[in-house]
Amino acid sequence: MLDLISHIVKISSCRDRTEINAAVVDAMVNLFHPQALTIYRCYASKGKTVVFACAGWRANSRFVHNAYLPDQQYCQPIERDPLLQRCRKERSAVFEPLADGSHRIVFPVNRLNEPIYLLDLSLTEEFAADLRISLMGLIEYFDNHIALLEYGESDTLTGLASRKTFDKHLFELLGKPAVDEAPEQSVKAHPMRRRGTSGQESHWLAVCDIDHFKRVNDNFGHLIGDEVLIMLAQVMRQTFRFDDQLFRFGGEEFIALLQPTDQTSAAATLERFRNAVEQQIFSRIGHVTVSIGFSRLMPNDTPTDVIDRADEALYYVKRQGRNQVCGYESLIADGRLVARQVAKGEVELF
Ligand SMILES: Nc1nc2c(ncn2[C@@H]2O[C@H](COP(=O)(O)OP(=O)(O)OP(=O)(O)O)[C@@H](O)[C@H]2O)c(=O)[nH]1
Repeated sequence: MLDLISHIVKISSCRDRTEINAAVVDAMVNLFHPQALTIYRCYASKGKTVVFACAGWRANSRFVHNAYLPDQQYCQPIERDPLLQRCRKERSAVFEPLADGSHRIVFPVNRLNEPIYLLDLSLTEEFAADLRISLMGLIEYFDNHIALLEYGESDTLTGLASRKTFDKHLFELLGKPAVDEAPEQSVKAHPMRRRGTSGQESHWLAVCDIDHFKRVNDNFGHLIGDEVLIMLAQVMRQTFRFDDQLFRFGGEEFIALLQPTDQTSAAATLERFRNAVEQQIFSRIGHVTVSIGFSRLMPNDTPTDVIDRADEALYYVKRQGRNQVCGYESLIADGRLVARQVAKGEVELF
């Protein structure tokens, strides 16, 4: 009991998904001695579910990956593992005996009737009743702690990540802090292939702004305006890939941080989103459009640098009549914008 409490205290001190996962792995390994353990984060989009093995224990060693950046090599479609798939369908714990006499048990952590995490344990023997109660209690605690964290990280209107979390995500993307402890131990059995590795790939940041949104508020009222924002967030979730990061940046401005790809693919993804918004019928008001400016994420960028470039491209779109996608780099290359002189000191401020 004391052990359980000290682990709960440790987990409760964590304010970051990666740290929480690491602390939960430690707790489970110390308390329940599994042969293997994996914490999967689940991403459901466009009718498909992808699981990301973000932390776990295998061959007597812990692995922890950055929980905010689902690395493709540790992701797989859920149907590749029938037990995980069954757990998703049943939304409750599922059990499977293994050939060596041990067994595997998977617990879901559900949100709005959809698993957001799966905890997969391989155990040598049946638990005594008190251990089973401790395990269930620990998983319930994990669920509640993640719910609190989500509340703090999300924009309350749209449910997208809020501006508050943006800098953290961006710094992690730029810096990729060394949280991977034993990547060779992680699940690589069926890695998802990243498409088109051309060597020209980088992350891209897009600023998306609803056109003439003030008119929506003025003509239909703020409640309808809010509905438009909620629906736009839904279109965003349906259009982008599960590992692209989406934020409501404030007001009617949204940000998409795209996983590495080339400029043509980034432009095509954003064009697909622009078109999806244009085609969407928003109840009461009909159609709205978005203007989008985007820019490549450079290694020495601060959040402000890349946002400023994407914003310049966005202002260009607004001046040109709105409802378009423009990339800062292309606008500079063909002379439609003049490159900004970035006055930076020798010392980067991060
Ligand atoms: N309903 C609602 N409106 C918001 C929210 N946040 C900001 N707004 C409104 O968004 C509008 C933004 O207006 P502007 O910045 O003038 O831009 P615009 O009308 O979209 O025009 P362009 O960007 O030039 O196409 C303002 O009317 C704000 O009040 C919100 O959370 N809910």
